[in-house]
This record gives sequence, C-alpha cells and structure tokens, in this order.
Amino acid sequence: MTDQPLLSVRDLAVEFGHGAGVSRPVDGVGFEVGAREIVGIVGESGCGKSLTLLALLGLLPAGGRVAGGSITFGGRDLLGADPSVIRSLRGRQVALIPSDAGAALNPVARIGRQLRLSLRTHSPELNSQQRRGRALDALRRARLPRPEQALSAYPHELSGGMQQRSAIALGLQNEPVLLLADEPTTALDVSIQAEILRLLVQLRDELGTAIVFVTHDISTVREICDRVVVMYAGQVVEQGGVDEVLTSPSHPYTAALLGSIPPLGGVPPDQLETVPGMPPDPAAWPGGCRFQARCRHHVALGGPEECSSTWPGSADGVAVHAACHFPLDASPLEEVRR
Ligand SMILES: Nc1ncnc2c1ncn2[C@@H]1O[C@H](COP(=O)(O)OP(=O)(O)OP(=O)(O)O)[C@@H](O)[C@H]1O
Repeated sequence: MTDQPLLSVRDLAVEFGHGAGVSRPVDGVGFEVGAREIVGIVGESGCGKSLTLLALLGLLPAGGRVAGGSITFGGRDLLGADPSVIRSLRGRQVALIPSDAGAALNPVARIGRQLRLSLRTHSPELNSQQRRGRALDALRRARLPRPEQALSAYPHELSGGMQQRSAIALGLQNEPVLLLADEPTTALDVSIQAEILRLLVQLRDELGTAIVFVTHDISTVREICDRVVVMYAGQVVEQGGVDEVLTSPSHPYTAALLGSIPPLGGVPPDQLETVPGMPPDPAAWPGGCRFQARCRHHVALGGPEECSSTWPGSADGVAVHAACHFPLDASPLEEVRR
C-alpha cells in the first residue's frame, strides 16, 4: 500500500428505512485500494459487498442512503462532492463491471453503438473515427475474438463470455484508474470464468487499472487478488495481503470460509466444511461480535463474555489485523487453528 491510496473508505454505513424500521446492511466498513492493486471483497451472500460498491459509485438502490463515513478517491472527498462530480467520475475514472453483462448491455443496440455512445459522453473531444478506433481497441484489449464483427453484433448474438468481455471493454475504453467488478464471472461457465479472471489480471498489468473485485468465492480471491477484505454482517472482520490472510487467517470467519474450499496443493479432505447457521438480520444486529453465534472458536474457548459485549474491530472499520477478541494466530487452542 502506498502512502496515498487511490481509494480510501472509512467507517462507511448504508441504511434503508426510517424510524424503528431502519436496517444498516453496511455498518462501519473501511479499506484502502492502492494504484494498480487488485483488492478482493469476500463474504457470504447478504454481507453488504454489493451495497459497498454501489455506495462508492453513488448508485445505491431506491430507499438506500449513506448514513456515515467517508469515501476519498484520488484525494477527493466523494460523499461531500456535488452529484455532477460523481457522475463525471463514473464511467471515466471509475467503471463498474456487473455480474450479469447480459442485463448490463442494452439488448437493442449493437455493441459498437453502445461503446461509441459511452465515449461520446465521457470523451466528447473524440471525433467519430477516433471513437470507432477507441471502441475497437477496447474490444481487442478485452480479447474479443473478431472484434470488428463484434462491433456490429447485438448482445444476444454473442456468447455469455463474449458479452462479459464486451461489458469489460465498455468499462475500460475510457481508461479508468479504478474498476469495480461485482461477481463478474458468476453467470459464466467454469472454463470461461477462469479466462475472464485471467483477463482482469492482464488488464491490470497492461493498463495499471486498480480493481476492487467482489465475490463470495474465496478461492477466486486467492487466484487474482493482492489484498483481501473479508466482510461479515455488514462489517470488515479481517483484511490484509492475500498470502498472509489466506495462509494464516486470524479471524475464525476467514478460517471457516477457507474450510469450505479445497486446500491449495495437498490432498483434498473427504468432506469440505460449511459454516453452520445463518448470518444475523441487518435490521437487528446483535451486540459484540456478530459472528459469535456461529463461531467454533467462541465455543471452544467456553463462550467468553467479551464476544457478546464488545465489538472487537477498529473504530473506522479498517481492521488492521482481525476484528476478533481471540484471533486464531494468538490462540492457545491448537485445535481451533487451521
Ligand atoms: N434495496 C434494498 N432494500 C433494503 N435492503 C436491502 C436492499 N438491497 C440490499 N439490502 C440488504 O442489504 C443486505 C446486503 O446486500 P448486498 O447486496 O450488499 O449483499 P452482498 O454481500 O453483495 O450479497 P450477494 O453476494 O448475494 O450479492 C441484504 O442482505 C439486504 O438485507
């Protein structure tokens, strides 16, 4: 991490509803992204990953609002900024790659037209020939086979993988410094998923674009990310370098997620673990550590009182180590360490 991160999120909170009916599905999230870094945000479904990304872009769904915290991008405070500033950053400096490219692309416009329209909005200085050249370059960079033909194709004429490559081209053609990718491979076949993941890493290497990569699949994080932010129940429970966190997790939730995937190398166990139980409801977060009710470590330690009374993380959401009163690497209990 450089001294001046490209993106800095502190104590971010997102709320829905009013009065007694308020829920806070993102509740004090903090992390940083350096230039050229690929940062994975990982956690089970519903832990607040997508809302965190959407809050960064000022694109929360109706009824949702940022209820606290700060977002600084390139040294600029985004939450205090005029909406027109956010709009001009979106698409030009920050681009979103959605999970379902088919839904993100306009079904009744040819790919080339969609690329040119976006260029017209974000790079009005280009003439039509330059726009066509830029669109073609973007498709080539996204490794679309036969990019000239793809320019005149409608989305439904392309395979799922090619649609996702087109969506990536759409995001990249304005040469953003930050790409936000929300489960960009879930809708694709496994072999195509691997190709798209490789493509993202290649694009970072070639263009220097930093990437925030949201996924529920911790094995994907291991493949492509430099750093990882582990979220549980609207909070960050652990973050750090991928090698460090995924080789020697400190938070029992990270360890539980790792137990649910085959280990790197070595012999896969007969049965992979699942994390028993369900996450809590964002409308009624429990006090203390939110993972406590599902934590094997908590049980093994005899149910320490502080787990239910005090949140073990940092005030701004940036858990330097793990947000746990009894992190695994400091645990005297060998049997609960991985
Ligand atoms: N439009 C909405 N109105 C009210 N609550 C919402 C809305 N969208 C999301 N939420 C709440 O926020 C929680 C987190 O949603 P989010 O989409 O960020 O989860 P996620 O971690 O990205 O999950 P997934 O991996 O399934 O996409 C949801 O479980 C839900 O309780």
